[in-house]
Amino acid sequence: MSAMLLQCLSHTPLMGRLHPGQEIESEVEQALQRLRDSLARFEPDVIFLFGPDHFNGFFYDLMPSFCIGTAASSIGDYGCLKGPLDVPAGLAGECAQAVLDQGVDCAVSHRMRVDHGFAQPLQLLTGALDRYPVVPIFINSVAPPLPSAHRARLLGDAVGRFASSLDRRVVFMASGGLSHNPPVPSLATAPPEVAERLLDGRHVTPEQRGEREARTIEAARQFASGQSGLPPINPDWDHDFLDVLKRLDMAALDAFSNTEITARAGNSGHEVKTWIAANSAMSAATGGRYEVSPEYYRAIPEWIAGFATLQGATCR
Ligand SMILES: O=C(O)CCc1cccc(O)c1O
Ligand SMILES: [Fe+2]
Repeated sequence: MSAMLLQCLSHTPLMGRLHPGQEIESEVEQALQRLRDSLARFEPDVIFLFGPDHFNGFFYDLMPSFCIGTAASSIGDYGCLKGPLDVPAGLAGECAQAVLDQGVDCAVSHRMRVDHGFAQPLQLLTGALDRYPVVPIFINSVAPPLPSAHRARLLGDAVGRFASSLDRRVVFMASGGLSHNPPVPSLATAPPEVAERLLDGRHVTPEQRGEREARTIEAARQFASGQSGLPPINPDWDHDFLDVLKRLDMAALDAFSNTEITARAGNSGHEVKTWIAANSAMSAATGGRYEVSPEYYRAIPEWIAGFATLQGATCR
């Protein structure tokens, strides 16, 4: 019998660098500990991890909406762990074929580069990049034109159907969101040297990477002190979104338009499509027989994050 577990969490490279205060940090730590505990108890055979990228692994010279990695390596940005993930190549390839067979045209990478979007959840929840076999599934969440929430749901649905055929202990994990607006450059407005890095930033120097990270940290400092042009975190929208997931309302997920997500959840709010895909995978894999508990939410400006965790398990 297959067994399924759903775990979703925000990521933020500002964790550990800017400090929202002891109370909030220990709240977050407890929320993460609950995820860690249930993951360890579950003893997964494989994790299907839906994550975004931030112009570290995917660039405008060839930007897919979705991509499954049959091999993947973390670049180690923002001090995250660097090195290979334990990707089961055969299984990842079969997953890609199954997704294509179900009508979702997803790309494949045999050498996927991932950033903190994939590395941080693995590090936070398992202490390593290679503790468990992981199938990394990229969803373009920052580089317009973006895939729709509807397509992210169909991607998740296809992955869930594939996973349910495996007779294994499967985790659907999502890394991203909720509403947030860190400073991410846009190709339309970037000066030439920044545009070049969006087109192909695979060979930036450590100094260039350091400058970029320092800029994000400075932006977060200003955002937290209220002196920033960045749009605020939107707890109302975040709570509505979590509510839809709690109700298992897949049709409501389809109705989120990209215009609405940008306007209400911010430019990086599109990372919620990782949550949409993972929840949809859980729904498909369990035939809708699962329960969702949104376990933690707080708007944390120091981390530029509507920071949330959610778990789902099959009904007994
Ligand atoms: O380096 C970047 O491009 C953005 C870093 C970043 C900051 C806050 C929240 C996030 O989700 C995130 O990814
Ligand atoms: Fe992000």
